[in-house]
Amino acid sequence: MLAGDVVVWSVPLRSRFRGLTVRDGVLVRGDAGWAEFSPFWDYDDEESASWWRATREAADEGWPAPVRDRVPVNVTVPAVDAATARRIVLASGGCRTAKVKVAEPGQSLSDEVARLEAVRDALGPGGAVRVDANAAWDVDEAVRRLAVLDRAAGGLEYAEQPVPTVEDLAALRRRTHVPIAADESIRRAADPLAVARAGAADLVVLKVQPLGGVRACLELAERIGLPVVVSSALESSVGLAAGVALAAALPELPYACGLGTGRLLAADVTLDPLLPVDGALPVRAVVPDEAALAAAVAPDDVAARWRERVRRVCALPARGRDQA
Ligand SMILES: O=C(O)CCC(=O)C1=CC=C[C@@H](O)[C@@H]1C(=O)O
Ligand SMILES: [Mg+2]
Repeated sequence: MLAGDVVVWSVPLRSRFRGLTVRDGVLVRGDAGWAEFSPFWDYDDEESASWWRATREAADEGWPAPVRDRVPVNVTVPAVDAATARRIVLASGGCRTAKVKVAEPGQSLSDEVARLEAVRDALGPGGAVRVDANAAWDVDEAVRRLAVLDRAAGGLEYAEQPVPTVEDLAALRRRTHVPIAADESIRRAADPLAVARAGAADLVVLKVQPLGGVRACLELAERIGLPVVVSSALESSVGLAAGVALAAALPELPYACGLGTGRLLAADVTLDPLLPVDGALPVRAVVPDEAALAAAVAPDDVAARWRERVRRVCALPARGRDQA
């Protein structure tokens, strides 16, 4: 299975996340090592071009030297019931920070309150709790909901992308004491610097694949000038290693990163996955192995879709790729 330089993987998620029950992608081997290409299927070819640049960086160049050898991470709690949330936190590998998904369609504020109370209870008073609403609220709703969720969590460390636009984030920030993190306003924005110019966030979330690689993120971090949380795009351990490389190379890393998502996958492409130990990930290379891929290799139709997608994204004119 590893004979070729391209492997397509597909694994179930332990809980539904971002509307997904399965995660899939491509692994590519280059001179510098194994790399991942795994844009979500709702990203079109143009938008996937920056993901491909990150893949080529990992495969062909590798990453800048680390300035630390471990990266503290948060446990990611999907929009699950309170008992499951508690179990996820207790089985997180010692994470002292939890990121809790909120604003899930079909759920109520009381579902969220119960989830946050359970997470706080499982973490104890010394832990940090943050929420991610994936741009679901308007400003008034966010002001109301954050007040309730802040109480339920025993204090929120921050709220990630509670509202959709840079203007909304800036307006909300003036009306809540909960610190604001920008995610979609960076990774899906034409101008990721607008957040900083508008004073719209206290910190930013950077993801290696959507933003075009580790070096592109380091440069962006410097230009934005706000604290950075590196998060995953729900990759296999090969893709997570790129996030870890970014987090390891940032001059400052004041917050736990959202790179503990290996546990959300029911299988991985290596028998030695990047999972938190004592609340942190080690900074190291990841190599897929045959034995793990036996459980993670994609069925033929999925593999064919990915090969076709890679072909299309590679065929985009360079200018189109740069603009994506
Ligand atoms: O930040 C984390 O704890 C995990 C990563 C995470 O939440 C996400 C990964 C991939 C897609 C996104 O919808 C989601 C996010 O919004 O941050
Ligand atoms: Mg987010």
